[in-house]
Amino acid sequence: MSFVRKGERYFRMESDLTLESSLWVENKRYRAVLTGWHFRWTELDKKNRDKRTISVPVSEVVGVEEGRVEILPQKSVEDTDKDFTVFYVKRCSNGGSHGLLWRLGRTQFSCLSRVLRDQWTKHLKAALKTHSPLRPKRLLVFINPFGGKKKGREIYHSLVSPLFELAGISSHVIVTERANQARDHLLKKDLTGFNGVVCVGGDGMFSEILHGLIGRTQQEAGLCEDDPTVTLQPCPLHIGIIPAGSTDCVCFATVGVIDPVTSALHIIIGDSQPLDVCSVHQTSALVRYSVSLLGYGFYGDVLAESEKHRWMGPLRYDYSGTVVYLSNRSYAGVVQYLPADPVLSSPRDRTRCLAGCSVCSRSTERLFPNSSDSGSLYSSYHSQYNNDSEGEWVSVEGRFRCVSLTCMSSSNPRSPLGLSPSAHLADGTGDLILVWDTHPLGFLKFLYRHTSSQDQFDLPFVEVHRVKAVRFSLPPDKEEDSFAEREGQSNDEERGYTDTASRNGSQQHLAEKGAAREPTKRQKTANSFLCGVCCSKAPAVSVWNCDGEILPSTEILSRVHGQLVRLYARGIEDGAAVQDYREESDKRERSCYGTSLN
Ligand SMILES: Nc1ncnc2c1ncn2[C@@H]1O[C@H](COP(=O)(O)OP(=O)(O)OP(=O)(O)O)[C@@H](O)[C@H]1O
Repeated sequence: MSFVRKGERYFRMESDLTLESSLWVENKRYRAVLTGWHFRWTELDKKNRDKRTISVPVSEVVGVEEGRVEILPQKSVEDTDKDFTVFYVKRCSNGGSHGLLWRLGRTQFSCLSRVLRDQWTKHLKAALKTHSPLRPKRLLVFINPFGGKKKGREIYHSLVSPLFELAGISSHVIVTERANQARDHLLKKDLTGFNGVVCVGGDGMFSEILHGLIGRTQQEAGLCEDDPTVTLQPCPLHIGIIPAGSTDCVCFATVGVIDPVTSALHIIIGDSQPLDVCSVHQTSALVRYSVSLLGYGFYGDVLAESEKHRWMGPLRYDYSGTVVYLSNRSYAGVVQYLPADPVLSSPRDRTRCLAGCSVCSRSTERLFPNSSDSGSLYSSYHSQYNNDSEGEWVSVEGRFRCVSLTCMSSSNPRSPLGLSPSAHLADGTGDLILVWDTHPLGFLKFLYRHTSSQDQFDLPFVEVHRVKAVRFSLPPDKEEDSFAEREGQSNDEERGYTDTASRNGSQQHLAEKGAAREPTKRQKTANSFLCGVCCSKAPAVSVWNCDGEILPSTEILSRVHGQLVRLYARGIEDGAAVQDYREESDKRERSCYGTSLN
């Protein structure tokens, strides 16, 4: 079908939402084309030759409004009947680092007639519905007002909420009044009608949401989270992270930048990034879930030490890292692991898990064999472990500087490639990193390599294995020492190490008591671990750092659950790859449609 009107031509194809016409932007004439997947406008010179093209995937259009509309710094609408405004995702480089910043692009178009304007807005809105099925309509938002620099509320109301409004997303906002309020809400309250849950805060707040949503999903499915052999049900609600904490590692590792506007735009366009989650068990009870770092030895000690210096803010991690390094500790342990299939990928294959990762996509097919699209993913969920043959456990014993398990690269601004640069976000595996006892300079080299692009696994005392599960226990002779140490702790009323929720209440606690409080017994216990270079008796055991929480147990079993949750994200975008992809798809479309446009 094709129409000719006042010297301009626009047409619709039967099978697709296609529209083409001349449009004007600031008195310059453009040829605009909507092909269904892409909206593209090309500036024309006086001789009708192409000058410059801007191309936006329909899935990245944020909103289409009639009239000439501004959003920032304040919303204003000039209601003219031949104009419309398109808002879309615009990328900016992030000063040479890997991820790309997303900003709100805005172009005001003028048409020759109102009829044509209405055609454009109708077609663009219809294309949005067709090509972005996972866009949220209603979100449950939790803001931690004490996270990071205590700017969560301001960040949400000034940067995020206007964008949600523009995109037609309604949100129910809860500013938390206590630690674990968000988790409890998700476990108990009616969540009908919500497409996703947004957390405005740091990694601790994300962890609350993670625990709430996983717990709720298992409750509803009648599954027991305590049993490590149970295949857990993936969560039907997406999680969005608006970074506003002092540590925002999960956001960095899944988006590539720590930027509230970029994250808000990923939420709006309904990006969907599956994420593996490790469950951590002690004997027959679930202790916690982890998505980034489960670390014993150095990383556990740094966390224990840093808890004593919360008043220092983020500087406490540098300080504690130095103190712990100087204390020069190693710990005895027995590590058992269940290797993942080496044919699928390896932690040293030098690949990077970026947006559109083929290893993760293939894993989706493996984990959810009957699903043809992500929308129906959860309804056709199959037991991943029952389908896989478990394989043979491998056991190693010795003294370790650290034992770490991570089911993502755990990249962060300090270590842009992360703890395990080739780990994948959603392949159903984790990377087990064993750093055997070594001399202090060797260990320093290992740590330093995390801040550069040098291979931290290319050292004789380091091993890395891609695994499905890990067990850690103490050698029989150390169990007694550990028992004695823990006996000492168990008499403490403030058993910091034995209360997994302890950190959750820490900010309130700090606010109430002030920074100059007396050291707690928990801190004294930590002191006994880490009394620096002058320490006379080294402790027999360290503690586990589980995504920034100290675990109550030393002997644990951890299992990776493939793609247990989904984030509103798409993985780290590689700037060069995005440009190649854009040029390639533009070329393809031009060869399909270009001939009909003259
Ligand atoms: N209203 C509240 N009062 C006290 N604590 C809260 C409140 N809301 C959430 N929390 C808890 O605060 C902890 C830290 O929050 P968050 O991760 O947002 O900030 P953060 O500054 O990055 O924290 P940290 O530096 O401890 O990692 C979370 O574990 C969360 O459970």
